[in-house]
Amino acid sequence: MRAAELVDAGDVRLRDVDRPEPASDEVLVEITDVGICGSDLHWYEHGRMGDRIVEEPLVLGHESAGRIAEVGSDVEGFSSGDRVAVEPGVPCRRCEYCRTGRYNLCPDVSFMATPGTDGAFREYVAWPADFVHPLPDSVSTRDGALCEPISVGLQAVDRGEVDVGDSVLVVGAGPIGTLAMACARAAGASEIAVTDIVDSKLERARSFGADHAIDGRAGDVAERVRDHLDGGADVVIEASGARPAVETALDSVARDGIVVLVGLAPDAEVPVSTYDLVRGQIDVRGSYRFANQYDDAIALLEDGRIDVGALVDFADPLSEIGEALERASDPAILKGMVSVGEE
Ligand SMILES: NC(=O)c1ccc[n+]([C@@H]2O[C@H](COP(=O)([O-])OP(=O)(O)OC[C@H]3O[C@@H](n4cnc5c(N)ncnc54)[C@H](O)[C@@H]3O)[C@@H](O)[C@H]2O)c1
Ligand SMILES: C[C@@H](O)[C@H](N)C(=O)O
Repeated sequence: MRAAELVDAGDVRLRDVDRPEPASDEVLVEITDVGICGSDLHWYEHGRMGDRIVEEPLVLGHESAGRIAEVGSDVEGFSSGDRVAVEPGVPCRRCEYCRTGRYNLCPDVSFMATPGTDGAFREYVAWPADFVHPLPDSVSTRDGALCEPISVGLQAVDRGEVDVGDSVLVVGAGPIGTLAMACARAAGASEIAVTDIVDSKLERARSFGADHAIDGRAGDVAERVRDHLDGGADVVIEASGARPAVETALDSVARDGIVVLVGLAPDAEVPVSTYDLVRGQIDVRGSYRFANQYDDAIALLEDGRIDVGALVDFADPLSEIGEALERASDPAILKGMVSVGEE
């Protein structure tokens, strides 16, 4: 089968490799669609993430869906041809976090497209059947692949305890911020503001349903948030990882509000006034990946409550993976995808 392997920074090669055999508890998925995530671009551009370095060829891509091609001997409930979304992180299932349903925090998780665990820019993936989710007829595999970033949005909204009538500020209108916004709306948020520093992202946020799209380059964002959202946002979801954006998030929350940090910024240390946090009774929380969110993501797609297709700017074939990764690096692109098997 063909697999796109990252061999060095900026160097991804299409190679013929052995097709995997599913273990008894696995299914073999013929991959059809894979989203390109910012972390794929980071690995591609730098060949490393913090202290994790790509030393062996690594297949990128962790937002994937496809069709069942083979079923392991102990697996029940799947048949060849079933269309499925593949959840990319398989935890140990034994630790305290796994046993209490918080498997996103498992220290021994194998997560696709990180050193040691190949991702989905390849024709077939053998994957544990309990981390593979059937798609209803009305949900395409292209949309199903994007259950992954939707799940990140759902986790953020859960962490923010977004409820009916809440006002929400989303900082950063990339795919994660945009989907977090859609998930917040689905959870009942009544008024949503979004801020970004790229015009096209602000326009896309508006067309995706933001009530207020605030240009982060033009003056005091927090003040404008307070004007629009009656004194501040009940919940702020930071989805950029940029230092000034984190400051905006902390400054824009209403009293008794919750700030959810989703953006990953290894070097974004920001000064925090603990005095303001205490007096405002503010919760600041991290939100990491997702746990048990895929079923809800699929339900939102099935109900038509998230038009995830509107996020997608292009879908290139696997044979053009290098060009696809380059195209996706353009800041105006919201979501690029790779179609596997369609040449
Ligand atoms: N916590 C998690 O589990 C998790 C999962 C996926 C992604 N992430 C992280 O979430 C962040 C968002 O992911 P993405 O794929 O949407 O990234 P992205 O880079 O596509 O989007 C980030 C957006 O933030 C905007 N931005 C930059 N500086 C800003 C500022 N000062 N004010 C307002 N907006 C600003 C950018 O213009 C861009 O539109 C990244 O840091 C990513 O690493 C975290
Ligand atoms: C969760 C996933 O989308 C994220 N990019 C990560 O690697 O953690």
